[in-house]
Amino acid sequence: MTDNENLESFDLAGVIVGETAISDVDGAAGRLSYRGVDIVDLAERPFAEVVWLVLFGETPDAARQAQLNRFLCQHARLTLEERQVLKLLPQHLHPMLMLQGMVPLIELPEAETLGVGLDAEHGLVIAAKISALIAAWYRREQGLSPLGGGPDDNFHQHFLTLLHGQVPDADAVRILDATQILQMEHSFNAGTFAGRVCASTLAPIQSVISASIGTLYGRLHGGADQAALEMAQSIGAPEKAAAYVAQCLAEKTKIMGMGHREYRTVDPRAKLLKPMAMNLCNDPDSRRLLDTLIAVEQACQQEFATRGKEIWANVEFYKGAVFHNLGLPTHFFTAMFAMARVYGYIAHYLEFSRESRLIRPRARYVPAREPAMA
Ligand SMILES: CC(=O)SCCNC(=O)CCNC(=O)[C@H](O)C(C)(C)COP(=O)(O)OP(=O)(O)OC[C@H]1O[C@@H](n2cnc3c(N)ncnc32)[C@H](O)[C@@H]1OP(=O)(O)O
Ligand SMILES: O=C([O-])CC(=O)C(=O)O
Repeated sequence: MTDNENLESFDLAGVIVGETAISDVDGAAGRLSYRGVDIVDLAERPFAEVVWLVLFGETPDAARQAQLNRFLCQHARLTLEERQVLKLLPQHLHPMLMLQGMVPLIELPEAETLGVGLDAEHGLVIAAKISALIAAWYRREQGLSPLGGGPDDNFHQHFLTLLHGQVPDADAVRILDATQILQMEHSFNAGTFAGRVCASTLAPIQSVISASIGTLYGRLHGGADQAALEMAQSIGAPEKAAAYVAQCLAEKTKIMGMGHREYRTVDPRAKLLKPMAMNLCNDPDSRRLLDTLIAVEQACQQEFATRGKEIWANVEFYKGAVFHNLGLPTHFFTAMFAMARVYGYIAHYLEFSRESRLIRPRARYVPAREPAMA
């Protein structure tokens, strides 16, 4: 227990609240590593390898990777009961609200088969089910039934098949692998920290993941991906970007996808996602979106420079342009983020549960000046 009675921070900025061996965010240098390996290297590795590394701190051999891919594909289907519950949900519920509500309802196995411990296995089942829930929700919006099968040797190939109803080309799978690897883990971000608070009460993993997903949804955190691309769509053209930025700053409105609590230079993930987006955005519509984003970034940096400050794009800024090219609608971007970040949540759950203590800060009581009710 901290014995400094006067310690105060309303937003915990810069306050160390725990230790982790899962990832390191070096905000000054603009570097991010998972288990000591730089994400620049990890972005090119097979997805299952990075999942295993993040979860268990070891590089898996080819047999383990194949086993994990099969496991995830096999669990990426919904039971009859899960489909029935899904059908009862309001038609226009945002995919993130659907996920937050559905995760605690997922049926989890009583025995393990992977030999990694029951909590880890439950986490992986939830991760697989999230992919099936996203695909089913996407198809429901189009009046289509969820699909049950597909190739089972590559998880993202399987997911894109469930989503679009046809086996994707190898490039699409590779792009999805890299994007999901880049957003898999990020130390004590708000969503992960919310999960740690939840886990500190000894709540089970499905409650923890649900709490994290609810926290990820907000526009200052994971929801900025949808908001950033919708911003570019509503600006409409690169020539209009400077006026938009000037107006936001005059009205003290945040520009989505810009700025970060930890990075004092460009977010290393944005640095990788921008050239990926540039390679992909070839048709006139996506090119205009991307050019608008680039113009917003430049205008933002120029405006901040006139105030003697710096601002940089974060992971959310160019990611949408990549997802847009994979045929994903904007309102599914944050759910895709959750589908990747869930491995980070599981890893933190496993790490934190080993030595958990109840997280419970303190508030200063400030009585209201007027009585709340007569
Ligand atoms: C996966 C992720 O969660 S990445 C982050 C995703 N979120 C976004 O992209 C939303 C837009 N960005 C933001 O709101 C912020 O940059 C945050 C919340 C991410 C980080 O914020 P903080 O560390 O709290 O910085 P804070 O909000 O105090 O900003 C510092 C200064 O920069 C300004 N600033 C920071 N980001 C932005 C922005 N995106 N647009 C305009 N001004 C900004 C603030 O207005 C503030 O100015 P001031 O000193 O004159 O008051
Ligand atoms: O760490 C943060 O505050 C936000 C972030 O970039 C992430 O969760 O990926």
